[in-house]
Amino acid sequence: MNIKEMNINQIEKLAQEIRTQLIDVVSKNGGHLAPNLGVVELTLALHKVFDSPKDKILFDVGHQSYVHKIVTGRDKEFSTLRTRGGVGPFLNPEESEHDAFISGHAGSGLSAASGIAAANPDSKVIVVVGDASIANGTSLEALNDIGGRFRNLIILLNDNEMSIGENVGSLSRFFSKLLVSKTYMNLKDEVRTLVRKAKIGKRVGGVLKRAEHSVKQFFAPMSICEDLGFKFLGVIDGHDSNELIETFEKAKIMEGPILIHVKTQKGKGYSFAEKNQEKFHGISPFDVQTGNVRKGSSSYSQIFGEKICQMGEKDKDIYAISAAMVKGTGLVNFFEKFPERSHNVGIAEGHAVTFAGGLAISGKKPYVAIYSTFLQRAYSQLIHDISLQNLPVRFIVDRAGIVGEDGKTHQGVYDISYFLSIEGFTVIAPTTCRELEEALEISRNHTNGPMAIRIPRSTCYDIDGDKPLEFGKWKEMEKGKKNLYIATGSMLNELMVVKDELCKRGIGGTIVSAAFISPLDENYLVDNVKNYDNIFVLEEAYDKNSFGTSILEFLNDRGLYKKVYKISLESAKIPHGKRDDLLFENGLRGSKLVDRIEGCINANK
Ligand SMILES: Cc1ncc(C[n+]2csc(CCOP(=O)(O)OP(=O)(O)O)c2C)c(N)n1
Ligand SMILES: CC(=O)[C@@H](O)[C@H](O)COP(=O)(O)O
Ligand SMILES: [Mg+2]
Repeated sequence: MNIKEMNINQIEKLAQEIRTQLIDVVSKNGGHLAPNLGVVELTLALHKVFDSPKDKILFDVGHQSYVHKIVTGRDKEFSTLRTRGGVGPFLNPEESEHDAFISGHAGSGLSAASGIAAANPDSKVIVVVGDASIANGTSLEALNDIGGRFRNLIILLNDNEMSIGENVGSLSRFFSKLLVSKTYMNLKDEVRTLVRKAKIGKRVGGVLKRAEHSVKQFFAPMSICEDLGFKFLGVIDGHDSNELIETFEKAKIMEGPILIHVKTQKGKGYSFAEKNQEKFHGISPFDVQTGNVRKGSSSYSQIFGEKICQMGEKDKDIYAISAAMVKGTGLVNFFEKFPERSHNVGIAEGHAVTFAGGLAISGKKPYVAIYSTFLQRAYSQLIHDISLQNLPVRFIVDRAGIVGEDGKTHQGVYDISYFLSIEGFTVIAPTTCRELEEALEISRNHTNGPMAIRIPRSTCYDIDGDKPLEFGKWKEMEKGKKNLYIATGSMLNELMVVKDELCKRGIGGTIVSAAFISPLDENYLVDNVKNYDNIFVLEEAYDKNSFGTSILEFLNDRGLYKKVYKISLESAKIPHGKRDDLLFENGLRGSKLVDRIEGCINANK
């Protein structure tokens, strides 16, 4: 039955069925469970009142758009969520006409929605924004622009008092204050009614008006919204379908921009997610009965987290900075042990970078741990605030390479390209866990400019008897003829796995472990490339302005004309699916990697 024809009982029943479906599918495929459990009633009420796709419904980040997907024609395929070719993790206009704009990064919702509102004056445009994402710099720029304009725009502040973990910052405190505004609304209405009904002398009316004024002063935060040019409705119970529908009906006939403050509970309806909202924000497959996730081996993020704690113990100048990803980047222990040297700046990557610049210029040793995809947001700060002053800020670029199920908005495929385009960065992609620890040791006393250490979203890999990492030096792991394989980061492991197959096919060669992407090991190249017919450069990154490109340019500049094959990602738009499958599909793993290398050699014969 169409949701528009449902009565409140039917909607409430549907909400429960959808909750069961969410828990079932996410327990199998992994995904953003708690955010979606929190917006079930809210999303159903939106679709009851508004007419998608004529009216445009957007979700900032879009990690909470599963219910929207289910009620807009993707119910049957929902079991394929986040799998290759299946329903995607975020909003995607290529997936459905009901997805008004792509999403995945926090803070783009308000800007996109206001643009859509400007272009579609006959449609209502509704954008759902979380209490953490609304404090993002881009959101604030948009709010500044939206206030007092965009009559068809409705902003739904989904306030669950959580980011992925604890929500931080003064704006988050401001929104908590707004919670009192329900009392304020009632009070204000009562005072207004009194003034209207009283029909009494000016004097009493004046007193009541002043009373209204002081109530307003007392509950100032809400009045600020009105002063900023937004009609304010709230605070609404985000799990009360009746109240939601009534409010949305009201908003539908009002002139905007309207800000509706909805209070929801992250994880609502699944006890484990209600109790541990951070764990269930984004979770890998789990057991529905116990809420337990299968324990895996250590990740590179964990190794970073352990090492930075050891280093922070000895070196009191070490600071750790996170942009709302404390757990994901492995920084939980450091934040607990050294709160005075830990800064979670919220979803504010640009600010995180420049803040670290401020620490570095004051002689501190900042470590900024940010996912590769989110650091894209701070490209300008990397240039203007870090590179131009050659500041020794250390960047731990997490989730570098293919991340998997989070898909094209989250793949960390651009960081090598952007770091190599900025002057002065040392760029390291450790090939093993031990090299990550060694790179971190090197970084501690590296004062000659900024440094980026990129780590993949994968479990640890180590090689017995591997030689220690030296600044700017590559290592030969295997000696062979004709072909020179230079592998950085995660690609060393991929190469080692297929080396026997390469030999079997008669295309074995020398294998070089190249953690240093910049500076290149120029001496190694000059001394060795002449001995080989083919040079293969392997990296889990986008092909343009890549490690391979920089080797190619270097050899060309030196007149060392060799055939260099870039074994990298030919497209940066990598869809969602399992990381290993995507590596395979893109010719960076297993037999596809071997075929690709063989194909390069055959094509050049
Ligand atoms: C630019 C950017 N930085 C970081 C993230 C990672 N991230 C995804 S959701 C999220 C928290 C969002 O909190 P909120 O907006 O309150 O939504 P909720 O999950 O609580 O519904 C973060 C930090 C992101 N998607 N985009
Ligand atoms: C929606 C979002 O941006 C994050 O929740 C992200 O999905 C986290 O990724 P990890 O699971 O790799 O930490
Ligand atoms: Mg939130």
